Amino acid sequence: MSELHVIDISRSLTPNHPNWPGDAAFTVAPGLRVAQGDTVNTGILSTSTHTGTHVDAPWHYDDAGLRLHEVPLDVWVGTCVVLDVRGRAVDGVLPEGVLDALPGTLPPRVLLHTGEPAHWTQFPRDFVALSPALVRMAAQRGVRVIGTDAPSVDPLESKTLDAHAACRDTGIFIVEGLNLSVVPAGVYTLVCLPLPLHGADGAPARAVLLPE
Ligand SMILES: N[C@@H](CC(=O)c1ccccc1NC=O)C(=O)O
Ligand SMILES: [Zn+2]
Ligand SMILES: [Zn+2]
Repeated sequence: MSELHVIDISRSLTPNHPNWPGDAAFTVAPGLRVAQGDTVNTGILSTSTHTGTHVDAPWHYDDAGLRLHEVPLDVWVGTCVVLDVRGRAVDGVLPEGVLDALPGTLPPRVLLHTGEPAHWTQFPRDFVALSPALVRMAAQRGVRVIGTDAPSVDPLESKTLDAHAACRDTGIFIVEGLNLSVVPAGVYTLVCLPLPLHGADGAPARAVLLPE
């Protein structure tokens, strides 16, 4: 249909999509139903702002940080590189050395393929996180957005959220829960548009890649 090749890197939000432990469940409950005499079918959506493929607004991890509507949309749209970092974690955390595979100045957006599957049937507690050193190195080399196929840039049990804090300190924005399982490493245009939730700490997003 489109003259563009559009690669979907969003997670399908199926019924029972697993959520962060203790977070709100994802549901789309039936609203109106034609089969029950209503004029249309509708759904009633209930979700955490951090379900599936989503962006973090800085306010998620910094009370002085920007709310979602205050983040310019062009942050989430533009040139990116997908980097295959499968098997590169040390004690569950990616070191800054994973960026050595890329030359010099980096594109403004880097998406890290840690090896999460396309679909989660249960929450992936043992996902690969980012080291603060990796975040700082990325920022030094020109990165403005870091994306990951894991549900967070920090480990599940972290209380200090060091990678989120490094993003706060360096002005890097975060995309989490991508589906990079079918994407070859390389350079693309990222289009990752969060739901326009005014005042929010983050929002589910539809993320796609357009080949260069
Ligand atoms: N860091 C994760 C989410 C997160 O930390 C979280 C999400 C929902 C409920 C509790 C959470 N963290 C609690 O320590 C994220 O940014 O999406
Ligand atoms: Zn999040
Ligand atoms: Zn986060």
